[in-house]
Amino acid sequence: MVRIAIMGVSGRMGQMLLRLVDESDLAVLSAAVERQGHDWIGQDLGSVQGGAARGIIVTDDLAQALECSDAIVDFTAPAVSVPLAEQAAAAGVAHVIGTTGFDDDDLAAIAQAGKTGRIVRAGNMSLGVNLLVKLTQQIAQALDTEYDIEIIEAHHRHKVDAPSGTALMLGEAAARGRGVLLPEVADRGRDGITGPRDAGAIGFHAIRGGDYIGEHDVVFAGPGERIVLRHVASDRALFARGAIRAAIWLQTQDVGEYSMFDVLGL
Ligand SMILES: NC(=O)C1=CN([C@@H]2O[C@H](COP(=O)(O)OP(=O)(O)OC[C@H]3O[C@@H](n4cnc5c(N)ncnc54)[C@H](O)[C@@H]3O)[C@@H](O)[C@H]2O)C=CC1
Ligand SMILES: O=C(O)C1=N[C@H](C(=O)O)C[C@H](O)C1
Repeated sequence: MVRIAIMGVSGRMGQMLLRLVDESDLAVLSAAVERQGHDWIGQDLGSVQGGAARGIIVTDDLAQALECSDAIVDFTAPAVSVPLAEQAAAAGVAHVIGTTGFDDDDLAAIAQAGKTGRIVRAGNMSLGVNLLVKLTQQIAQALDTEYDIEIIEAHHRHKVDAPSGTALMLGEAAARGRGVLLPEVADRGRDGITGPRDAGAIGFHAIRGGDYIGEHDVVFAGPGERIVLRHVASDRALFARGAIRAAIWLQTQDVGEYSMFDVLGL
């Protein structure tokens, strides 16, 4: 049994992870972590959820959580995940990072932690999205810039980062397929008199509202036809399932920063 600590246990993904770890035959919950000052700190995890006590006290003590765990699964925020990558590496605990919204410095710090620690990081942990990323690269490679690429994503009203981590993965795949660098061609959220579209641009658009879980379209708009690749997530369980699979997979890997392509063998 892989002992898994959950970061941000009261969050949307934290709660889903808890359910799936409890259902798993291969993993067991070792620690439930929340931010300092959270109402749940110091209370029994079962009791705060309105059930029977289960003997796991919600903690903000990361060192303690790492000490009793083989993996820590982390869907929180960049300011949390970046220092955690270093701490988990130092403790020899595998770190699964589902958090999105990192900047270049954050990504460099995580890559550095991956020199001594075992990390899986992915802006989307689902099989379907990772397949879509592969297809996006293939199609972008096959088409020239007569086909305009636009990425449209929709998420719930609470999401704090845009474009989504998934949209950026799709954009990077499209740029790779075209043999260009995404920062040089990305066109994020047009507004005003923008002028005609730049040839070769990769456009990003973000819808925020209600309880969308996560939807992504990649549009290749060409002369006389459009190809649209679409992924619709209708259950957060698919992200949590991927993350738990990654935590188990990391137990037999060498140090390094991996993606879900590695975990899924894509
Ligand atoms: N890679 C993927 O497949 C997916 C990634 N995400 C990403 O995961 C992140 C979290 O998303 P949600 O669960 O919707 O957010 P959320 O806001 O519901 O949950 C975040 C949780 O982290 C906790 N937290 C904050 N600071 C902490 C700290 N220092 N220590 C421990 N816990 C701390 C918060 O109190 C909260 O409970 C976002 O970046 C989102 O984009 C979400 C779904 C899938
Ligand atoms: O914040 C979310 O909810 C999600 N975030 C990830 C992203 O930024 O792509 C993955 C999924 O779409 C849900």
